[in-house]
Amino acid sequence: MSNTTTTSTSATKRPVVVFGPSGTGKSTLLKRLFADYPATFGFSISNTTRSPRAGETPGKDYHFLTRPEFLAAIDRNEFIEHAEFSGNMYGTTVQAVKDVADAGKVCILDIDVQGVKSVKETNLGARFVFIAPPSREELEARLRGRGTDDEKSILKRLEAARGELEYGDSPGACDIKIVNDDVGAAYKKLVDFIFSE
Ligand SMILES: Nc1ncnc2c1ncn2[C@@H]1O[C@H](COP(=O)(O)OP(=O)(O)OP(=O)(O)O)[C@@H](O)[C@H]1O
Repeated sequence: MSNTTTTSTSATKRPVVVFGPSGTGKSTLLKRLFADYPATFGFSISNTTRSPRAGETPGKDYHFLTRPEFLAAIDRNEFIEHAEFSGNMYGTTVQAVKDVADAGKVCILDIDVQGVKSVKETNLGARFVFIAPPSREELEARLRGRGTDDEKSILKRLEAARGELEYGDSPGACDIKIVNDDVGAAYKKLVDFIFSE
């Protein structure tokens, strides 16, 4: 499908894209949002080439595609983002985001800068929220404090943060920049923004 021939997203269900460096607190804020408003928001269902695991339902947990199908969808420019992990391909299509709006929910996308740029080339009509850390030092402290990454991964994330912060502050990159200093205050800003239309 091309971006111009698909059904348009309802104006009241514009997707919200949340981006910012790893460790700024995107998951923390979104977890709270989904807990407080379970019926309002949704995540898109990803596509993958990996096999379904026991208990997984196609079209609910993932859209399961063969590798040739996945590659053809890439060629048709259907993906907002895609990547390969451990020999399997994963990605989010424009249609998967529209499906969330069609189900009456606001789709929340937690994606990287490459994905943000890609969403801007679609007709999804998304709004963009840049979550920034109070400082580089604090970002490093949070990545270490989280305890989920080894030293190599932390340094890689901090290196990537440089470009992500630069992009977030560039003109037109986002509709709102939220500095996640006090988490309660940041959450309130996020909720106020999301419900502001
Ligand atoms: N305002 C805050 N003050 C202090 N610590 C915070 C704040 N917000 C989040 N944290 C903590 O910082 C760490 C990183 O947060 P989180 O995992 O939500 O980041 P993320 O942006 O989702 O990262 P990734 O992109 O890697 O998924 C977590 O340990 C979280 O508890």
